[in-house]
Amino acid sequence: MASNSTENITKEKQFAKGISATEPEDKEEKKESLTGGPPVIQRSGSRPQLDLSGAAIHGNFEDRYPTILLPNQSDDISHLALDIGGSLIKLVYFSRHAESLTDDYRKNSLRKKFGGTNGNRRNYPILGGRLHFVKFETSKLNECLDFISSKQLHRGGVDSPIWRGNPSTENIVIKATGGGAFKYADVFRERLGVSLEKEDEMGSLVAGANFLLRAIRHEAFTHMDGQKEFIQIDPNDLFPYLLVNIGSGVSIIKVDGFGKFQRVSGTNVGGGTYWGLGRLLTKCKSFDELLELSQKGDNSQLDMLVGDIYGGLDYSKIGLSASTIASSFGKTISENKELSDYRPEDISLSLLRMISYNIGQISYLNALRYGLKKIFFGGFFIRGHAYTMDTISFAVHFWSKGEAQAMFLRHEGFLGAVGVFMSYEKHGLDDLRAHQLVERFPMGAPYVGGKIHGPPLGNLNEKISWMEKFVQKGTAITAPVPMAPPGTTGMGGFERPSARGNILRSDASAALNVGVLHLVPTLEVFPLLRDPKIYEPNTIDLSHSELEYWFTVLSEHLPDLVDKAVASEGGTDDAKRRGDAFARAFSAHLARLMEEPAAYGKFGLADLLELREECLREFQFGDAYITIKQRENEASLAVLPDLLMELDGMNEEDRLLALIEGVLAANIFDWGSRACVDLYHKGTIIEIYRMSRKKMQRPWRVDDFDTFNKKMLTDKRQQPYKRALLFVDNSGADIVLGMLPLARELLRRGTEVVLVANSLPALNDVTANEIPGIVAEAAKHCDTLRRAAEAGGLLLDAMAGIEDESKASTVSVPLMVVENGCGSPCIDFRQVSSELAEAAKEADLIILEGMGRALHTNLNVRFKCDALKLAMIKNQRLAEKLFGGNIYDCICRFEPAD
Ligand SMILES: CC(C)(COP(=O)(O)O)[C@@H](O)C(=O)NCCC(=O)O
Ligand SMILES: [Mn+2]
Repeated sequence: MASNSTENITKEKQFAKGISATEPEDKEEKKESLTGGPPVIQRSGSRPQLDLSGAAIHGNFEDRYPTILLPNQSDDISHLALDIGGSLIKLVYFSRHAESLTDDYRKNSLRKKFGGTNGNRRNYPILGGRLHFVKFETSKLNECLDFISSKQLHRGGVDSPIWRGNPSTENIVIKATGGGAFKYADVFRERLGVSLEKEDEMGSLVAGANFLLRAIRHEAFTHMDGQKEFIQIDPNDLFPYLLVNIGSGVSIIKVDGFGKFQRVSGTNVGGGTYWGLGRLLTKCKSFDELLELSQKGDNSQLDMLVGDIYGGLDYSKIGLSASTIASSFGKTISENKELSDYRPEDISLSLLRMISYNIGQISYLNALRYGLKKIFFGGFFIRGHAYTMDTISFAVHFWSKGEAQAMFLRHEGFLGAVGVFMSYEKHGLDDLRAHQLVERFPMGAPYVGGKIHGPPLGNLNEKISWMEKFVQKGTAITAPVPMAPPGTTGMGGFERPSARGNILRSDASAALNVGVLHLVPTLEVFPLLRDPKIYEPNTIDLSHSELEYWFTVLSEHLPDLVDKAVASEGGTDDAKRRGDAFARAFSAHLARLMEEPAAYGKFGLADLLELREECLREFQFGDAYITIKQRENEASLAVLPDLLMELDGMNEEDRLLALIEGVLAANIFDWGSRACVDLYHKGTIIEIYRMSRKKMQRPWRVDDFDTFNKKMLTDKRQQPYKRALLFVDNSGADIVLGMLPLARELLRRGTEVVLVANSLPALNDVTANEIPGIVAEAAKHCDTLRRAAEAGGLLLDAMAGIEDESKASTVSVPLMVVENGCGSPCIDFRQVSSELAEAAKEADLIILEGMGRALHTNLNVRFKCDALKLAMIKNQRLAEKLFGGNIYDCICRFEPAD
């Protein structure tokens, strides 16, 4: 049903009335602004901050989750939540980043075509923003207050219209948990003029864990023998689980659902015990110092091991290896030594192991008692510390005989703060799903684990200056995080020596980064994935040698990329400065990943390639390859008429083969491949295209052309496919001489064609915004394309008024363009745009083109409909690894739906 039908308008009104009648406390008071401007909305504390007045259902009223328009909602939904602990203050805040609401002709036409639901969702105002995680040392409370104040987080953020119009902080309430919420309430009132509303600590921890485990795909990981492995938790099969929070003491909580939990046990031997005894025995000044000492420790100096009892042998009958601790500190009774005879490092490690084992064992016993298999550990004691996690894991694994699993959380330090954040009513974020969240790691994102150094970086200029300072001091940036200013505490401990035997690396380097969570409400899981639950986009695992290879490839490519990026912005001094900062930032990311491959969660090649694009965007490079793209489009469009004529002279079967060959040959134009870029110096675009075509020799490395051809020719009276989604790749010859002619063939055979292209630039990939212009040019030489593009609403009315008779007489199947929701050379089908998801519903053929989309990702992925994967392999190593082949081999893989 169309959204503007009379019936809907009536329903919209009823709906709006319903809301204001049932939720009187939601009403916001409108007051005159103090500056004499328009009325501003006065929020009162933590009360719901959405302005629901005038709310109306938009789109299809029968939808289960219809779009709700809130016309009076300003864009200031910003919440700040705090967890003020004894040593750290954790801060979670939400900043709204509205999508640009510019509507273009292409989008409007799509909306008409697909019934108006997809484009409207972008008006949904609740989501769309970023969730930031920041932490401060509690001893530096002032830095935290300055940060809140500089960003005006307590007033909805610096950009909030509320703050701009209303300097008063009266009645503002910020939610907080942790002891500091009581201890520092007066300081917050004096400094920021706000009151702290206390939230229950345990309830917050559980709410935080529930949210993170359901909304973040790889939040949980196991840690055994120094190896992290991310675990995909099924959000529908999360409960029940055991949450073990190790603070000063230990709470063991059985979680049965949202808001349903019970503290079933605990132990008084926890983080406080380690710190207290450790301080007495080693004279350490801080918890972190004590932990750091343990890195260099050898617990066998104090602990009695199984081997000590059995003369160096294992007690294999009961599964105890010689190195298992039989009695913590047990060795000290038989030795005639004083405390001062033991190294503080060894004492610290023995203590850490004793307490961790004990907690692991008690946790397992509780899991056994309640029949639970999943045990998540959190709390300040863990801090991403490798020995702690390994010891706990060992205990759980050992006592449960491998039945139960100890898991840790990437956002472990933020559980409480996230929980507090979730307690703000009606921000609409509680129901977020993993596909709507994208984690990014910009410079300046906070760091979990280890110490906190340096100020959180605000704008781009601050960021660049900070990096330039490092460079002046000759210090390499090894982590994409603001660390200590040069000359003080160094790079956050990354250069500390590795732990013994290199099995467990230093605490700080092994700890994980936490990025900024981008909430993108319009993203959806691609509906044609055959098995979305087990979908894994990356074809190759970035194991250590693989990571090293890609590290080298991307590092070597960097200078050239910087040149292109700077030139794309006119080569100004500002562009050069940004280019330099980009290079340093991306190198820092690479270095960080080499140091700790799990630093950013489960990270594949697709993520690495996307990180490079994101990093360019972070330093405000809109499209580094824009000039190259335009040049190649023009050159290819110039020869398109000849190609089309040549194709038209062929019979149907030869033509289809020539078209597929053409797609594969034109895929050679890839500015991300070093080998290809070297080729471009050897000839013009058209010369290289011709050379590439000439070299096409069948059978290709994977050659399913005959099966595809058969399917296309099966029944000439019937069109084989109703709608094809063509995932296009590069600009220039690839789209113009490869994919467009193939699209034209499908259109001729009566198949609707949807060209699916990137939402944002990545390398020389064509974007959805660029395609209508290219199609308009191509359509000047081709009637089929012109009529189809008109039918699909791609061309402005009748090619700017050129009337022609054929237009009225023949109705064409449409040619449409949708954006895929990505800004990467690869595609992750767990997160695509809603317009693509909508277009996919009636599609019965998918064509994935290019190395990024069809080889690096999705090579082994099966779809619900027929799929054709086409690519030229432009990397020798990949050709060998995947197909035992060679560079420039071609892949034509056809996978029928059944
Ligand atoms: C980034 C790419 C996947 C893009 O390839 P495309 O999808 O355009 O075919 C590819 O250029 C690539 O893997 N390049 C790096 C490897 C190399 O330089 O050989
Ligand atoms: Mn590409």
